[in-house]
Amino acid sequence: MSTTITLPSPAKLNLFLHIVGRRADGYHELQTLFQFLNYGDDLTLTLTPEQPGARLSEPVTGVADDDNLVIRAANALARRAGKTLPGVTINLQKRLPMGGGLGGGSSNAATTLVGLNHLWRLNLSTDELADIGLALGADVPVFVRGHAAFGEGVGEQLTPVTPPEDWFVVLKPECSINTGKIFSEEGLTRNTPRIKIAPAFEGDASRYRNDCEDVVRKLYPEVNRSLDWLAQFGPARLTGTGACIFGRFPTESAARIIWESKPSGITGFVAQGVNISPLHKKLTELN
Ligand SMILES: C[C@@](CO)(OP(=O)(O)O)[C@H](O)COP(=O)(O)OP(=O)(O)OC[C@H]1O[C@@H](n2ccc(N)nc2=O)[C@H](O)[C@@H]1O
Ligand SMILES: Nc1ncnc2c1ncn2[C@@H]1O[C@H](COP(=O)(O)OP(=O)(O)O)[C@@H](O)[C@H]1O
Repeated sequence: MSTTITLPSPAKLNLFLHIVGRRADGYHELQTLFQFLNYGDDLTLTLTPEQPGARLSEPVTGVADDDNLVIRAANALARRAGKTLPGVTINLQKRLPMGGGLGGGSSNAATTLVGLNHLWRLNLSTDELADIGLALGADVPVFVRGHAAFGEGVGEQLTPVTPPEDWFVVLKPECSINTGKIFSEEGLTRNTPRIKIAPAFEGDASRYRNDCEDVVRKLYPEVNRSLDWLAQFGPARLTGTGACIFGRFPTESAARIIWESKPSGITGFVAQGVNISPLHKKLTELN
């Protein structure tokens, strides 16, 4: 078996995000629809039998290596394996904006868990990897499992679903949003009625909301303006707690026309929503 592997670490969108309650520990109970994008970061994992431990080949600006979810995931997996393992050097090619609601850090953690399970030949089950991932962040399990899903609880109770694989214009307004701040806002909607999955995805997900959107629009004028601009062309919504927003289009060319006309100075990308994670597609090709 090769001792080096390059794997995708895709973004996710929350096609909708409903807040349906609050747990005793203060965490919010969600109902959300996760879909992956065919766009994201790449991780190259290289085994280094002569040098034990996990390290990054280059640091990520603004994140100490020991706090990086890639290193935390590798260390958590090694602890669970409970045996001496070859070291690993991880090169992270970052494309996703950090703290944008696209789940980049969580996806990086999941790709590390799945990739190292393969390279270290640990044979841990998907359930075990998702369990290790949940301790690192609520969004890690969906990336480990690799199928678009209706998420409940804090997003870890997952039911696979197959929403349409539409195209998206994703924009990153020039602000960064702290998830904890949004969840602690007094004006946040926390009592959206629970929906059932079976009928929910037969129809158009555009009738569902992101319950963080009103609060984020009020606090961040840049997001408010970008949402108003994108909404001229079709349904536009916030992903996670922002700051990224997305507009949905039936074809790539329709999405690209809007992308080309975006206001100057705003960054982002065009990508397709996919129900099987690019990570899992790549692993299937390798096996
Ligand atoms: C909102 C979502 C939706 O996919 O995505 P992002 O916007 O982060 O991508 C996730 O549930 C984000 O989950 P996770 O990544 O674990 O959240 P963290 O940043 O660790 O949460 C920061 C803080 O927000 C609050 N928090 C978070 C999640 C939740 N369901 N209820 C909460 O009340 C908690 O106070 C927590 O300490
Ligand atoms: N490998 C990583 N990539 C991105 N962020 C990371 C990483 N490791 C740790 N973090 C931290 O996690 C936070 C959340 O990042 P990210 O998952 O990209 O955003 P979000 O949860 O909003 O989708 C970042 O602000 C950063 O401090």
